[in-house]
Amino acid sequence: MTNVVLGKTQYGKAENHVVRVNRTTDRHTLRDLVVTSQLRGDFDAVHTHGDNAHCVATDTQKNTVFALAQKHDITTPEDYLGILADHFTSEFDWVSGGRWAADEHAWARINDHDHCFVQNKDEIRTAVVVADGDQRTVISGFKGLTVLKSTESGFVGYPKDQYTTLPETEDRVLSTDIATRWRYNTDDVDYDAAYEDVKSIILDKFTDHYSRALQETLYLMGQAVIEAHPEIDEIKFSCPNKHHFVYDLGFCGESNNNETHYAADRPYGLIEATIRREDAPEAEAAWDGIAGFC
Ligand SMILES: O=c1[nH]c(=O)c2[nH]c(=O)[nH]c2[nH]1
Repeated sequence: MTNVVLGKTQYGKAENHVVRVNRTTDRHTLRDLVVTSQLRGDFDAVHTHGDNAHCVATDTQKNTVFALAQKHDITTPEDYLGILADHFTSEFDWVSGGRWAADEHAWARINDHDHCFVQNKDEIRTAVVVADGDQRTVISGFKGLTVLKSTESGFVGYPKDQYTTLPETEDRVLSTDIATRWRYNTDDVDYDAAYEDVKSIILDKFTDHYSRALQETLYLMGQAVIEAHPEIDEIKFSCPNKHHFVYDLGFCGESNNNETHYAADRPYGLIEATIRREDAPEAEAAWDGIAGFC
């Protein structure tokens, strides 16, 4: 038989959909999270000998996700994931760490109602807590925040070769679905407040300059976030360039001054960038398993 060795492993229950209503007063609040729990540690024998003595069942992990939501409430996704991390690493000696992740769907009050809500489809908030021994890394973010500017964007000066057909333009539509994740350098954070502020900095920055490339705009957004938030060391973006092609209406004699566009859904440019505070330590391991970012 060929000799093999077991490499990295992690396992758990993916996408537990938890909706925690806080009914402390008649004015209810709620947090709606899809939570994935994955454990790391000494699980070799489970894989190599079918010995499940250390194998905390994924079903138990699922139950724990709901039980700790009930017991501690969900104040913020990040704090709640931290509670899960602390629980699993302290309850089982052989669990040395893990990865707890959540996608949060926001709900807004209908007409300021006390207990009726409408789901906000703007963006999905994301959170990840990675535990490695006593060390905790918190990475927050969002995805699916679609933005567009109808002018103040262009793309010129790129190399031309025998395959280049793209005309230069100094006035185009720029649109993207922003997906971003940022890494904190501390866990002493008001996560909800930081989230709202980072989102508003990113949106403000999108508006405040002439964009010479989506790459430049991502860099400026990242720089602005890191400048305003000393507790954030690193931010990543993964953003499609949602092309809007000015439709050639010459066939029917209509002029088209950047007014009518064909919004192509594919292919799309895919622009990814990492912006890090100078001199901040890299933390590549914390990003392991976060798909879709460079
Ligand atoms: O902002 C852009 N960046 C690019 O890299 C690129 N490439 C392209 O064809 N259009 C654009 N736009």
